[in-house]
Amino acid sequence: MTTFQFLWQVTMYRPFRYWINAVVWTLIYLAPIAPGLITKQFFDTLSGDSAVHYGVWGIIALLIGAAFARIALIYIGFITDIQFRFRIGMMLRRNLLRHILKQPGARAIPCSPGEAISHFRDDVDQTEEAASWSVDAFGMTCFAAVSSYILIKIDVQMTLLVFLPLVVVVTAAQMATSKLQKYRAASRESTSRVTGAISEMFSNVQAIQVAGAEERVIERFKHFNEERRRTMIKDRLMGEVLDSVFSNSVNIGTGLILLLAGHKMRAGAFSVGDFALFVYYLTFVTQFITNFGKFLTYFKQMSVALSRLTSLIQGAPARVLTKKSSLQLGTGGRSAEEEAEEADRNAQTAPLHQLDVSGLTYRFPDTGRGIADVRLSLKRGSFTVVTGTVGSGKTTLVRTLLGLLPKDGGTIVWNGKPVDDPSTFFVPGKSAYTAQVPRLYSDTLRNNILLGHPSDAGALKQALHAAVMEYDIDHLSNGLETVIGPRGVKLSGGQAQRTAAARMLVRDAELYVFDDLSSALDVETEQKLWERLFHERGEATCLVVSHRRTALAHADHIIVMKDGRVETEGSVEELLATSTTFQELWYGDERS
Ligand SMILES: Nc1ncnc2c1ncn2[C@@H]1O[C@H](COP(=O)(O)OP(=O)(O)OP(=O)(O)O)[C@@H](O)[C@H]1O
Repeated sequence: MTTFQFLWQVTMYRPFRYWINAVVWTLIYLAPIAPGLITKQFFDTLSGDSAVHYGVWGIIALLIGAAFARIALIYIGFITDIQFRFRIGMMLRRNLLRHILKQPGARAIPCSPGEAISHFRDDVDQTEEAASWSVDAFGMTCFAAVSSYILIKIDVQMTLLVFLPLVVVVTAAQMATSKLQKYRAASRESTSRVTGAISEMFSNVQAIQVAGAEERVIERFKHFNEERRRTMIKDRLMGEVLDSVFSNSVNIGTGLILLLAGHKMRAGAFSVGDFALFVYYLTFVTQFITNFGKFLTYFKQMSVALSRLTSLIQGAPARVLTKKSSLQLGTGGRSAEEEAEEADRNAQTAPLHQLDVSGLTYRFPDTGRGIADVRLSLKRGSFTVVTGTVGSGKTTLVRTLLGLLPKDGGTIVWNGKPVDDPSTFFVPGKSAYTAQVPRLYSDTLRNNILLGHPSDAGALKQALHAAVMEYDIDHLSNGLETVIGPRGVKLSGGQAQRTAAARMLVRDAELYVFDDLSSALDVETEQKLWERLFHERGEATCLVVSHRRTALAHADHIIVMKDGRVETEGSVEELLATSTTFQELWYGDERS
């Protein structure tokens, strides 16, 4: 999609609002034509050159009337602009978010969360800005056309002699703004390096002292400071030069008019009113050139924003960004397509009777490792453990099954119906998942477990019991209301794992998937955890990744992975009799 097509699609999101906005802003830009003509009339009346006589007070009343009309138009213009531009921002952010949330977890965004947030904020803002300024560019061009017509009719020679050099000066200065932007970007970057260095120094005071690296750190800081000084001076100097060109261009223009108009006025070919009109329009023509340049800058920035936004959607067509859909959140805001997807998913929500996976394959693009041709079958209420040596593909298997990694091949069949998009299918209601490294937030323990789930005291109590958390809650300073710090730093590794388990268990699901849930637990707690899970899971089906004997001992069925493939499967007894890999895992656990 070209930048122009993108701009068109964005503005046509709500065509009616766009055109209303365009009409109002064109009127705002055309409005100064009237006071210009009234001012001309005023001076011509004073000098007796006017054929029409409104009287001085009449003209003053007209001027005040024109000013109030413009104020009213500007007031309406801000309303129409806000109504239009914020919708564009919301539409882009909604479509981006929707697309990202539909991606498999590990591939949702191709950059750091911080960078993604800056794309959401800055790139969307820049697109919004360009769309909004397209209206101004149109209005200003209308003003330039009408005012040029009036001025040329008064005096072609004067118009060309005064405005052409001015257009050249302001256009040249406007073009130099791209240089200014380069300097500005450099100064921002150097400032962020300085602040980054300060924050690094503060957070690593001890490490710096222990390594005796004070001087080197200060040298580095001085270097960043010096770089910042240079880029800042360039930025400021360029900014001031451009400002002075823009603010003085009207004065230069007025001087030119005075120089040229003098003898024409003496000859009677140019009235005082004409002079006033030229000077009055001069301001707006200069503004027109500056603002048109601004629009071109925003347009260029939008082209960069478009390429950044498309990189964020990772190869999906750019029309994903401008797809027309309602901005409302919740069910009311869903498009027909989304409703259909939801209905299709619900049709498959019936209790899990059997889940069949065959040929499941996923290779990490950078290492080429992963899983290949995995086959498994889970029956309702079964307790299946996936085991294997380190790096054998256990985590990759469950993540690919749940759609957190995009499968390269294979089929997943839920109750006999193929699952087309596992990432949107395997969500609470159907499945719940605890990752190897639990993700916790700086909030209370209760909120970390519920994460917005409707609070049902009974279900919460049951989940806490199954996750063996009652002892911990009794011993935390504020029980469930204890704030657990950023990423849950105030909890031990085992507590964090069980908090994640409770979070999973509080949600009713047909299929529970645990990835190495008990790696940080002591033997006694682990024993309790598996026993409780095993007995309290009701009819739910469990898929557990573990190499621990306590988990393996509960399994109805065990799948042994090796080098990304299923090496063998069976019960504990069968595998102990036939599989060397399994024997090593089983007896190795005893030794550890
Ligand atoms: N993000 C990644 N990028 C590239 N390769 C990866 C990535 N994650 C895992 N792998 C590779 O894929 C293979 C399977 O890894 P996986 O994490 O599934 O193994 P695992 O059996 O769960 O190991 P562990 O018991 O240590 O959790 C390994 O060879 C690993 O090096």
